Amino acid sequence: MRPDKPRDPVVGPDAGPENPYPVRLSGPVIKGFGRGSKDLGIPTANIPADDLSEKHPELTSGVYYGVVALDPQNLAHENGAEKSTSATLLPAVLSIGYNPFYKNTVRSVEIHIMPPLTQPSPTAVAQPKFNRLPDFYGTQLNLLILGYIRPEYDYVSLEALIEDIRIDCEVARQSLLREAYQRYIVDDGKASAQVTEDRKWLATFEGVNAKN
Ligand SMILES: Cc1cc2nc3c(=O)[nH]c(=O)nc-3n(C[C@H](O)[C@H](O)[C@H](O)COP(=O)(O)O)c2cc1C
Ligand SMILES: Nc1ncnc2c1ncn2[C@@H]1O[C@H](COP(=O)(O)OP(=O)(O)O)[C@@H](O)[C@H]1O
Ligand SMILES: [Mg+2]
Repeated sequence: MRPDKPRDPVVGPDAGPENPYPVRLSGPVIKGFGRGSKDLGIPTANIPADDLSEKHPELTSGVYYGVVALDPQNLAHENGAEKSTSATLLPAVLSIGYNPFYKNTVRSVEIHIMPPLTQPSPTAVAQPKFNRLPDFYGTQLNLLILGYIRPEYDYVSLEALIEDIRIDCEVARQSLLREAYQRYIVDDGKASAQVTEDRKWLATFEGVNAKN
């Protein structure tokens, strides 16, 4: 059960991600249990978790923050829009694990994509409106995990789970707003070769050239 104590507003070192982060994950967006939007009003893009324990033993179950990119070609196709050649990098908060509130028997990786950091946060208020995009099932998703937020918990109610995820969004946002983290989204001219490489990896999909 969630401990009854206040949450830290920012997590991870100010100087930037520390070993083992950043961690790269990618995969096609698959169907989950259909609860994210319906039960919680919080859509989560699920990606396969089959070989996660083997490939990433460092990713213990819990809540993390990071940056995502969606394959723009596939996305444009799904939405009937004109094909784009560059991927947009967006802040994200995610859960890896068994969702103790729902007692899942299989592990899942579920990513909630937030609005750009330049826009006001829709979750900074008590009655939040979680970010919603047009559906993008089947689209390739690249994710760079930059830090760990907390373990997964069981909750006394659905409302308590939603409120904690709202706080996760704010913690992720405040943590990503730091210079050493924003650099993974926007080139400020001060990024190391490694950060530049990670940002390039994020925006690279088969047949799509990376921006910058
Ligand atoms: C940031 C974030 C934190 C979460 N934390 C928890 C948690 O502590 N306990 C839990 O049972 N589920 C947690 N969840 C998972 C939700 O219960 C899950 O997104 C929901 O069951 C939707 O599942 P679905 O994609 O299979 O429909 C979290 C989800 C997100 C995006
Ligand atoms: N902000 C968002 N973050 C993640 N997925 C989103 C977002 N907005 C819309 N979606 C879409 O909603 C779907 C997830 O909804 P959800 O209710 O969690 O269903 P599922 O149980 O199938 O994962 C994603 O696969 C994606 O297509
Ligand atoms: Mg989901």
